[in-house]
Amino acid sequence: MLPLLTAQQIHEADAYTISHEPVTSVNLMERASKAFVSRFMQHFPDKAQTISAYCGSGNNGGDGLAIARMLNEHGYRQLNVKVVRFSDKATDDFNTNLHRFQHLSVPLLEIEKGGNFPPEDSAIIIDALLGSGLNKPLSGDYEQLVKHLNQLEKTVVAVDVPTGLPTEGAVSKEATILKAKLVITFQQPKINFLLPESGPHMESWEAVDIGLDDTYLQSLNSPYQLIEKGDIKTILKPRHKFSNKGTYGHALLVAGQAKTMGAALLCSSACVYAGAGLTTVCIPESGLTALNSYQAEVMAIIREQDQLPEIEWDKFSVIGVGPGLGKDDNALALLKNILANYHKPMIIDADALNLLATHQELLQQLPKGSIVTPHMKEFDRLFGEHDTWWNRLQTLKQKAQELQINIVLKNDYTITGTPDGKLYFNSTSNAAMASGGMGDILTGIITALVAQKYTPEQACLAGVYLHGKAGDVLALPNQLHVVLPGQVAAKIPAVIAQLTA
Ligand SMILES: NC(=O)C1=CN([C@@H]2O[C@H](COP(=O)(O)OP(=O)(O)OC[C@H]3O[C@@H](n4cnc5c(N)ncnc54)[C@H](OP(=O)(O)O)[C@@H]3O)[C@@H](O)[C@H]2O)[C@@H](O)CC1
Ligand SMILES: Nc1ncnc2c1ncn2[C@@H]1O[C@H](COP(=O)(O)OP(=O)(O)O)[C@@H](O)[C@H]1O
Ligand SMILES: [K+]
Repeated sequence: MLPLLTAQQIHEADAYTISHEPVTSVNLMERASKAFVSRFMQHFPDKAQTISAYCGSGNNGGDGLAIARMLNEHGYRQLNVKVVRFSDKATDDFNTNLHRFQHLSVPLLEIEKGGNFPPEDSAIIIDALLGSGLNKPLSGDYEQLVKHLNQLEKTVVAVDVPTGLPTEGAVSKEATILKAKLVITFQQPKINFLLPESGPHMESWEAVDIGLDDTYLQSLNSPYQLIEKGDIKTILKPRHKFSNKGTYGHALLVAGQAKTMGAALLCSSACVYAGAGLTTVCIPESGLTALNSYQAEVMAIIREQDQLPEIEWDKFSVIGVGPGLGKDDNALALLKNILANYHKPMIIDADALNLLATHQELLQQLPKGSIVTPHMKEFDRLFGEHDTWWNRLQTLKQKAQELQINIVLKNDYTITGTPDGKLYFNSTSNAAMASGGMGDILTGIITALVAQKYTPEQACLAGVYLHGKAGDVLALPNQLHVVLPGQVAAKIPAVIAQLTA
């Protein structure tokens, strides 16, 4: 798990590493710049490319100068540096790097306050104006320069953070931010890189290790964590030789209506592929033929219009409710019936979430440890409108604690909020998965994992990871634009096999 730190914490981690490793501040900058350069050279190996490095007079600018010096040493010859003197202050490490630069034959130009901007002929811009030290929105000269650079539409590679993007906290829609094609960031992605508002300002990011003290990073006990492959490998359990279907639980899914039966088929099918010992789905009779031909392994409980089905509650290790269920009075009566009779953690998705949104009192009846899986709109219907993702994140944290449930906020980097106030960002999945029914698959997977006695928290983290990984394995090698939910479900066993090998 990679702790995601705020700018202030990163600053403290820098200081701790400097005094405890020990390493001088300027040598830590040297290390960071070296890590940047090595990644930059993988992306831009052509040494004849024209490059301009724009440097502020803080430590981000210090990095920019060190990076330009190193690229020159590596034989990049079409290189120039523009030092921006919009502030009267300069950090010591910036000054040291400026001094180290001065004997080089690389052109260096200073841009003064209120001055005109020089013409820009380079194809690549290295953005080392401002980094994690940003403490207010850009204005004045900085804003003018960034607007000017943005309209040039060059290939911008940002050092650590795109200039003007706050590392955490709300991102204003009006903010001026230097648009990066690639951000090579130090040690860890910044929290805002994982939220949709960064989308218009950066195409991709890559984190490079600069050797900050790991024990110290972990000791900060950040509420924000990035889930990595190793975490999921630790969670997943092997299957035992003398096990049988009873070992892996009996999942019940309550889903589907005449016109949205596909959702019931998809989630119950995913539940089978994700390894539930037995899967039963509660559907209207109109879906039975489709169920039996789509996924023969799934059993059915038929529910009649206006009549609650007979359910032997004790038979089921877990219940998942909602995909394609509808929001009518029958669906509401069914949900209330489940909440009144079933007292183990359950999974609530889709229409059942919308019913909870309109009948908020039911939220309090969710058994502790239950899992809700809203996408952004469902989340806001449940917990109120949010105008920024940062605010939504804070509500997510607060509601998961208050209701003692797990909230899986589906997104590119899906975020799971847990009852202990942690927020786990997922690192798999891709845009080819933006296709109707994909959420139903996730519900089936998480339900299957709870059936197999994973804790609700483990089921969320592993379920979201496996779901996204299956989508990645299917889409990324051939750059597919779309993968279908059913394909994702069928890929789950292979993905689990890879992780448990
Ligand atoms: N040893 C280390 O610590 C390491 C650090 N590293 C590098 O340091 C970077 C952070 O450097 P930094 O803290 O010097 O801040 P930086 O982003 O250069 O900004 C400079 C100053 O600008 C100002 N300012 C803020 N907002 C503003 C605005 N809107 N408009 C105008 N001015 C504004 C503000 O000063 P103020 O004006 O508030 O006094 C701020 O202090 C980090 O991203 C990484 O690249 C790596 O080398 C690894 C080792
Ligand atoms: N652009 C994207 N990048 C990564 N994952 C995505 C993207 N779009 C959708 N997904 C994933 O696909 C699923 C969609 O869920 P949801 O919106 O509930 O779909 P549906 O309601 O159609 O079943 C979520 O798990 C989400 O994380
Ligand atoms: K920058």
